[in-house]
Amino acid sequence: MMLQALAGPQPLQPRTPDVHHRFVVGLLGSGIAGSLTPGLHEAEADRLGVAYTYRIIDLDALGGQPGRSAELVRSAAELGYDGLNVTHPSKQLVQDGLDELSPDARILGAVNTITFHGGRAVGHNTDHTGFIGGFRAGLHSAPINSVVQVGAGGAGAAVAYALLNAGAGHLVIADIEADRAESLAARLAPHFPNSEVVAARTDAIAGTIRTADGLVNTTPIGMTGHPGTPVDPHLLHPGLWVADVIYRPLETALVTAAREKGCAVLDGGRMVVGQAAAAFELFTGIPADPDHMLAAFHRAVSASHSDQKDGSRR
Ligand SMILES: NC(=O)C1=CN([C@@H]2O[C@H](COP(=O)(O)OP(=O)(O)OC[C@H]3O[C@@H](n4cnc5c(N)ncnc54)[C@H](O)[C@@H]3O)[C@@H](O)[C@H]2O)C=CC1
Ligand SMILES: O=C1C[C@@](O)(C(=O)O)C[C@@H](O)[C@@H]1O
Repeated sequence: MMLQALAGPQPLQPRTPDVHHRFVVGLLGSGIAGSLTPGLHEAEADRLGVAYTYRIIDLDALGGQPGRSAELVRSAAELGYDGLNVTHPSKQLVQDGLDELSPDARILGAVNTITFHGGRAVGHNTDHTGFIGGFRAGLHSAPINSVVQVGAGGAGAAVAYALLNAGAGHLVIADIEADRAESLAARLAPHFPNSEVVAARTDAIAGTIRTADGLVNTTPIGMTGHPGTPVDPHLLHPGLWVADVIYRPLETALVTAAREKGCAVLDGGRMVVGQAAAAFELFTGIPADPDHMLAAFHRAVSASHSDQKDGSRR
């Protein structure tokens, strides 16, 4: 399918609210059974008095074929869904099922939100707005003249785009798969001529971290099942802010090490809330309140900790 780009910079283009409509949306991806995003959307809809159902479309339960992603997008449109969120491994693959791409989703090469308004499937990316909104709320006016980012996958593309869009002067991207860092830097650099975007080997960033304003982790290292830190904690210093996009758990080993060093720290909670709030508005046309959603997120995290404790006692 030939994709059209939406004209101009991507505003969040909400639909006209319709109070009588029951919204049906879903999350397409793999390993999403425990995602907190459905609950975040439904809690915000309840608060706003909006009829809203958020379903999981789990590729694992459907035979684990990522290649079906675009077909599932078209099926959701036919079945009357209002929209979809999309996650790993489908953020690139869904693009074959779309009619249009927002300019930012096209540049960063990943779609995490699809709207089906007016018979057209349009791909957006709210991960980057979620990250930068959370960054500004959580780290306030932290400087971004020089930033080191580890990880150049789906989340990495969104974070790098967000930082450059916000005016990062010098962004170093490192990935254990060097070609990923190189292709992300090459993809983004032409769109930000006033910034320097470079790929570096993971074993060659120590010196840059020592003088950088900030460090972002967009690798899975530190999430449940992937223990450890993506960089040596000895490289952290009090003049560095540290952001981790991982939110399962919120307190990663990197976040803990950074706190101990006296760094300003941002965990992955605000990004996941920010992407959800922006997607909710795209789906419904009704603004979501990120502060209420953040409170709902923390309630859900606490509840899941209690469930785990109860489960371990049984
Ligand atoms: N807070 C939020 O809203 C979001 C958080 N995430 C989290 O971000 C993490 C990454 O997710 P995705 O980008 O979708 O995964 P991905 O698989 O697309 O990308 C991960 C990248 O990290 C690289 N990598 C792995 N180990 C590394 C290491 N030791 N050093 C350097 N690079 C390494 C991989 O080669 C890959 O390029 C996950 O933990 C996910 O849960 C993802 C999306 C949104
Ligand atoms: O990648 C992510 C995380 C997510 O999949 C979740 O499960 O919370 C929700 C997606 O919208 C987002 O882009």
